[in-house]
Amino acid sequence: MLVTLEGLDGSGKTTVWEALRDTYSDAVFTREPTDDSWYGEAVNRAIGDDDADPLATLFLFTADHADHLSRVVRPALDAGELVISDRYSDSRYAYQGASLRDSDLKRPMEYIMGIHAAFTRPPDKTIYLDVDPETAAARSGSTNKFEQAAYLAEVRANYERLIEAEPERFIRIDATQSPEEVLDAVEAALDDILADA
Ligand SMILES: Nc1ncnc2c1ncn2[C@@H]1O[C@H](COP(=O)(O)OP(=O)(O)O)[C@@H](O)[C@H]1O
Ligand SMILES: Cc1cn([C@H]2C[C@H](O)[C@@H](COP(=O)(O)OP(=O)(O)O)O2)c(=O)[nH]c1=O
Repeated sequence: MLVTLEGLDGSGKTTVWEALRDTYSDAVFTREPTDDSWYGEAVNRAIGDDDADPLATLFLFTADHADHLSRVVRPALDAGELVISDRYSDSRYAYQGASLRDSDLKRPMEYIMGIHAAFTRPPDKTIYLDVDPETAAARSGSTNKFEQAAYLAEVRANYERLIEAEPERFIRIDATQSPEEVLDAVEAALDDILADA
């Protein structure tokens, strides 16, 4: 089973993901962008480059996803493991959907979903850590171009569209709560997911 964690920068995904390692020690913990491949390195260069072309950046993130799928996600799923990924394809739909808003693409989010549809493995469940853009930008320190409140407001609107389209896949958690409350809510959601599996 594939469970993904999604949300704005600063929503607390990484904090939760790290804590889950103790409670779900048998699961495979992974993330996008990857941190153990040259594809991930290329993505991180694009994140740090304010002049990086948004369409080129989409394809770098998508290349990293393809490698992540074939090298980590599919083998683990084939072996019957529970895979928990800190960010996954919805991040592309929401973030690059926003950064390509003013491009020549008519419907950027639909275009990006179309690119993925032919090869990706959709998540079984997605835990969405919901936080307002101002809190997100303040918590993340606004250190890169993706962490500005105005941009994050557009990203959040895209996540809302994704949730509206697939309400049964998403579990929304109020991420403005304390870290302990957020973790308790995520663990309760995961327990329910695994009980239903
Ligand atoms: N529920 C929370 N309340 C307040 N601060 C939080 C909470 N969760 C995480 N943080 C803090 O916010 C910052 C970003 O958290 P992080 O887990 O890295 O978020 P993300 O991976 O979603 O960007 C960190 O400094 C972290 O300690
Ligand atoms: C996976 C992914 C991340 N991103 C962005 C979100 C983050 O601003 C940045 C790095 O992701 P990440 O390291 O997960 O940042 P954080 O822990 O702060 O949430 O890359 C995309 O724009 N598209 C993507 O497909």
